[in-house]
Amino acid sequence: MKIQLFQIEIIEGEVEQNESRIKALFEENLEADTEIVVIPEMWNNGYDLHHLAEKADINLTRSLPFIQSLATKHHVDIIAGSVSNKRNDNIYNTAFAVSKTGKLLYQKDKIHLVPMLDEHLYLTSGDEVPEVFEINGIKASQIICYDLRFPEITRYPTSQGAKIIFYVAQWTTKNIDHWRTLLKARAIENCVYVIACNSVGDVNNENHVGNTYAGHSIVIDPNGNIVEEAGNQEAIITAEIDIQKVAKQQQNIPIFENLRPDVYKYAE
Ligand SMILES: NC(=O)CCC(=O)C(=O)O
Repeated sequence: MKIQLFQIEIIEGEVEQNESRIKALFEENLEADTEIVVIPEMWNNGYDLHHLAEKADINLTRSLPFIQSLATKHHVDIIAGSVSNKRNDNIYNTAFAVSKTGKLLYQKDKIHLVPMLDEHLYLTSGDEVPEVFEINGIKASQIICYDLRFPEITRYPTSQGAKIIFYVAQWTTKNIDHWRTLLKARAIENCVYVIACNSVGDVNNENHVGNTYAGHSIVIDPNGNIVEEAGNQEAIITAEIDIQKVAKQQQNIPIFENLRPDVYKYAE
């Protein structure tokens, strides 16, 4: 199965420009037999946090039809990253996915808001764990950036049978080693495919001058091997994955048969 990741710079606060860019990538770079396309976190406004009160989408009324039109026109499933999204007077970082026929397959808000980008000062956190949904006939789930640091967030959908975990991100260069290491760990500890799409470009937040978004979008197989990886510039990754590898790896290392939730605890 062929998957493409669009690793792009998100222009902060410029929804129309970001939409035009994404639309052009589908027109010009989508390969004929690609089944799933993945785009990064917060692709509508980026981290233009000061202006999200006016600029965030409202209940996906703009972003969803935009992505649905791309999915149906190009007949491809889309892991639609995430967008700033207002609901009931709160602004969330909302991930969603759409099928080739334009059906909304999944929608969830980011749970842990990233203090290193001041996200927690402007957005409201979600309180529902990512669940499994089916995309192109495969059980999968979708997780947003900083939520990668909390292994429980990935464990729930993988313990429910997800074979691919998609991560959508605007992860920064300062912690690029964490990005690669944690993604590899999530693939290995769950014996699943990890497919992670990041952005590139400057962090235009006055408290974080000089930092950049790291790129290094990556596809990792259930044994922790890197299938494809981008550098730190705009790029399109095209990867072939063999979903049978998940069952084989889970037979070789039967993590889910050996789980002991009766023993696991947190300190109070
Ligand atoms: N957008 C994010 O959640 C960034 C997370 C990040 O860079 C990190 O180091 O964690």
